[in-house]
Amino acid sequence: MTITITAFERSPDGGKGLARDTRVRWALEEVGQPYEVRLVSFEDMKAPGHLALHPFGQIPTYEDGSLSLFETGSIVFHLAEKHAGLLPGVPDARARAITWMFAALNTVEPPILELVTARIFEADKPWSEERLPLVKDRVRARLDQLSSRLGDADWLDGAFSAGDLLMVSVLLRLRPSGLLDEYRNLAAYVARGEARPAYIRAFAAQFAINAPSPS
Ligand SMILES: N[C@@H](CCC(=O)N[C@@H](CSCc1ccc([N+](=O)[O-])cc1)C(=O)NCC(=O)O)C(=O)O
Repeated sequence: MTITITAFERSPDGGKGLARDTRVRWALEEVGQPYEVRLVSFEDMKAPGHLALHPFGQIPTYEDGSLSLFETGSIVFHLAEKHAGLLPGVPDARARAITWMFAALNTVEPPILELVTARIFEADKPWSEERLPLVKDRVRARLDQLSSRLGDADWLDGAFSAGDLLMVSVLLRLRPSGLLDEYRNLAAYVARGEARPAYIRAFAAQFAINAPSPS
């Protein structure tokens, strides 16, 4: 059966790969699974057909035969369970890699999303100037801890895993803020993720759809 994912008809980021379909594309490329993409508009996402796949009217979704999933982390985990390449075979190492998947989405990403919200959606609020430094410091607190744990290792726990795929993807959301570059080892970690052939293919595929058309 053909795997089909959904993605923005036109991503607001203009092809920077920050929308979450890029994470699923990356995982599919890492495990060598071909896939098709159904592009959806904002209107499509709120229509009954899509809501049947995604109760919150978002992208990405994942369909493979009779199975349909939503939640990027869940889709990546499903692919990692089903195919080699994203989780170690040794049970303890596999469990630790899954821990890093949750850490990326549950511990590191929330303050980063708060910063994205503060910078993009709250910049015009009268209290924004007072709030932004507090939000940035909450992100720095997490990055300090992650940076200390990673040290100069290539990946978070031995070989590259789905935990790294999600952690690199989460840290990429930081790039527009400049905060990532305050941590030499985290910036290098993200660059290692971006240098992976699977990521390069995933990024190119979404860029082909979302790149700004030449004026
Ligand atoms: N928890 C869900 C969250 C999914 C989600 O946030 N989807 C977003 C797109 S990825 C988030 C995103 C959007 C835009 C950019 N950007 O830079 O332009 C980056 C990331 C969406 O569908 N938004 C439309 C809506 O909610 O109506 C998951 O991880 O799959």
